[in-house]
Amino acid sequence: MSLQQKYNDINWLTGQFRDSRREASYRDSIKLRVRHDSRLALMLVSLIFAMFAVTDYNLLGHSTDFFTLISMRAVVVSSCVVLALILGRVGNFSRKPLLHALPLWVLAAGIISIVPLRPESLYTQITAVVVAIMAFYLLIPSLLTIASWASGFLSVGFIVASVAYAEVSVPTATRLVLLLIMANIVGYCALLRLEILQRKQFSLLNEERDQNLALQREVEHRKSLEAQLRRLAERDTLTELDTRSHFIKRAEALLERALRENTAFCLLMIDVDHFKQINDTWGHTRGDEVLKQVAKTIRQSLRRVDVVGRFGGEEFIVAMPNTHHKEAVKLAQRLTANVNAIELPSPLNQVSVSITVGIAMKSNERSLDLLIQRADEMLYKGKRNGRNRVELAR
Ligand SMILES: Nc1nc2c(ncn2[C@@H]2O[C@H](COP(=O)(O)OP(=O)(O)OP(=O)(O)O)[C@@H](O)[C@H]2O)c(=O)[nH]1
Repeated sequence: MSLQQKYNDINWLTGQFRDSRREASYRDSIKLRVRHDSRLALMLVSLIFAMFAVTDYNLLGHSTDFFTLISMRAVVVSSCVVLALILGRVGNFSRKPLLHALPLWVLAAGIISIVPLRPESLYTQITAVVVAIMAFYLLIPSLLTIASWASGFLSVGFIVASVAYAEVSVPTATRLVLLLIMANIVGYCALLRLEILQRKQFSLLNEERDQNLALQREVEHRKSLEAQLRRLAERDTLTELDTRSHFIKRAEALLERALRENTAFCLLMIDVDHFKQINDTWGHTRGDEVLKQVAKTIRQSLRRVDVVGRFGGEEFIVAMPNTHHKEAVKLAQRLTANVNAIELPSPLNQVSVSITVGIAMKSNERSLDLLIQRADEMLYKGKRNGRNRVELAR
């Protein structure tokens, strides 16, 4: 038996989950309904019990017996109504089983006590007892154990009272015992079946809810993986700038818009000077530190509208929408100055970092590939001309 099956296992005799935590959670789930239904059923049963006062009057008239009987009915009915009201407010089925049992015992005691008061109407009372047993099992929502104890008390009490006060013969008493045993068996089996079915339904609903939850968690996990993958595809892990492919996508959109709206557009290719030397002297890890600092300086030196990407290795690329070549040159010069001013932490503080920038503008080339090619040519022109400078394509 798997753990789940063990958890959902139901006792075939009591109709309850064998696992006490499972049973408690089931009862907790039905507490509102049980409270409401118990209150309603108790009120109804009390009303019917009270209505029998009419038959009492028909039989006994204005007699002392009638007043004794009516007083007893009033006590039973008012106790049941009070208990029904208390149940409606505080009767948590799982925590107060005794409170749920009490109205049944009061009703049973009331029914039994009619026998000594009206022994002549025993046969009508037998019918009432059978109906009451059925009501205990099927109408008043309670636990099978509570219902069966109360019905047992009613049956035994009624038989004892019948023998003691109605002077029934042995064969009649035997028939009565058999009849009440039968009523109890029918009621018990019906409620047992109901309890088991309800718990099975509860287990199925819970299983479905658990599966839905697991599915929801899986969907969320996949979504977060997707977001992670997207971030990885779009963000360069070392510099946190756009990756080359993501940059191209964004730059193409910007260029397209600039062409459509006939606005200025410039492209910058940036390369760190003598970076191989930095790597060779300080090692790759420190070289990475320098790249990170340069990338951060580039990002901070530019405007929010400019799109910056890592083109590869120690090469960066910038798309500048709405930017004329003069402005682009000014921005690039500010950039080189800011990179020159980078203060690296010890021991890299002896390294002086510089970049060379090549600029191409939309008016010369109208496709991103050609703009990149042109800016690259300007970059290598800048390298040839001594590095740490800006070259603009004319
Ligand atoms: N630390 C580090 N080094 C890198 C990375 N990508 C590329 N490089 C190194 O960058 C160096 C680029 O060297 P070169 O292309 O010869 O250029 P350079 O030394 O910068 O010389 P110029 O560009 O001519 O000024 C190579 O040594 C690459 O190994 C990286 O992600 N981290």
